[in-house]
Amino acid sequence: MTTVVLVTGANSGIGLALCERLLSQDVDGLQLCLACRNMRRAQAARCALLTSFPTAQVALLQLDTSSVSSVISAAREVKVRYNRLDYLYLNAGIMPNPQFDVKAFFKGLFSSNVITMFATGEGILTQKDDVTSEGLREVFATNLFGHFLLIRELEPLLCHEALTSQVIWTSSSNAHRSAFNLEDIQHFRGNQPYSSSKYASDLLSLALNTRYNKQGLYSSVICPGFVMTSLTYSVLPAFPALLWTLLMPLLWFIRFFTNTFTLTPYNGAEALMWLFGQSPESLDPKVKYHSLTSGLGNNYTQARKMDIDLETSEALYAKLLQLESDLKMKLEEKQI
Ligand SMILES: NC(=O)C1=CN([C@@H]2O[C@H](COP(=O)(O)OP(=O)(O)OC[C@H]3O[C@@H](n4cnc5c(N)ncnc54)[C@H](OP(=O)(O)O)[C@@H]3O)[C@@H](O)[C@H]2O)C=CC1
Ligand SMILES: CC(C)CCC[C@@H](C)[C@H]1CC[C@H]2C3=C(CC[C@]12C)[C@@]1(C)CCC(=O)[C@@H](C)[C@@H]1CC3
Repeated sequence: MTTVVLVTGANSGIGLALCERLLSQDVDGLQLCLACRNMRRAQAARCALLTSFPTAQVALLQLDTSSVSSVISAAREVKVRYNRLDYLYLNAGIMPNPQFDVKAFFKGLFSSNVITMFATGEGILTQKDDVTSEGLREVFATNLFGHFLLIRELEPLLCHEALTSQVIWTSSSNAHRSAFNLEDIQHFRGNQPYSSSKYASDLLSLALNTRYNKQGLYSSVICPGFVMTSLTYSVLPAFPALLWTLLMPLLWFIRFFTNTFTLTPYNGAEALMWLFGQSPESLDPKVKYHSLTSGLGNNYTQARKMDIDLETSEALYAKLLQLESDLKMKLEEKQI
């Protein structure tokens, strides 16, 4: 029996590195499905994977997690292609229009908070969010709600008697309770939609475990650390890629003080790989698994308790269900 793995946002960065690492561990026992928004980049990713692993089974799926209709039709297609799903990696994510607070950064450099600032980006980053054509906040829709809907639609493939499945979220150490508001789950009012969406994914993972463990579905969250990808390059748009490359020795040096500077997508995928090898029943639903890299370049995974509680996770789940039903109703009305 082969293991069926679906990865969202698999055409670049951490998602693509995860696919490479999974295939280098076991080419023949895997059926990989790359669920991507940009199909041109998805084709390129598939070609690159097949060049390194010519016998691999790598399929593509069109999926835009920010769009309810795209998620529903992608899930329909998955149900036609597969009769079960063993791993669902919810990795697609955006941090649009980041605003880097240079003053706060330099102030932070000379404060006792400097390590936390480098590990979490706390206090130095905000974003300007947009609204999707379906009326949702873009960051919320992309990072959280589309994935929630995908799990709900794929329930028959994920919940099987006598078989377990794992849902694994690429969250972040930038997820802060202070950025999240239960009365404004889409973050219409603040300027930290990224942090809010990641905190919401931590809460949702807990709620999923409460609901679905009995049906064999287990959910976990990871943080890949600070990884150089298109997402992080956009934080300093004035810095060309070459400048980042020149800064690498400095970044490697900072790694001696904070092992959260994983820097490469390969290293960032460490906790995603570690979870692949775990029996899901042994995992703690209230911890986040962090990819870490030591000063000497060794990768490892560390579990750290999250600042989440059951009551808030249940309240968020109820709100997501309500939003799902409202949006599906709107979609049906449109189709009539
Ligand atoms: N880099 C870092 O330091 C950290 C990253 N993370 C998280 O890691 C995850 C991967 O990001 P990373 O690899 O860094 O960045 P990348 O920008 O390289 O990857 C993001 C991926 O998400 C996809 N994506 C974006 N929007 C959508 C959408 N609407 N529908 C489907 N796919 C979409 C992108 O595809 P497309 O080609 O279509 O744009 C791309 O494949 C994200 O969730 C991010 O929040 C967490 C902590 C730190
Ligand atoms: C010496 C360097 C030129 C300084 C770089 C400063 C900042 C641009 C980075 C320092 C810590 C980084 C960071 C992130 C973005 C870039 C920094 C602020 C994240 C917020 C990216 C997204 C995440 O999910 C977090 C885990 C990252 C935390 C660290």
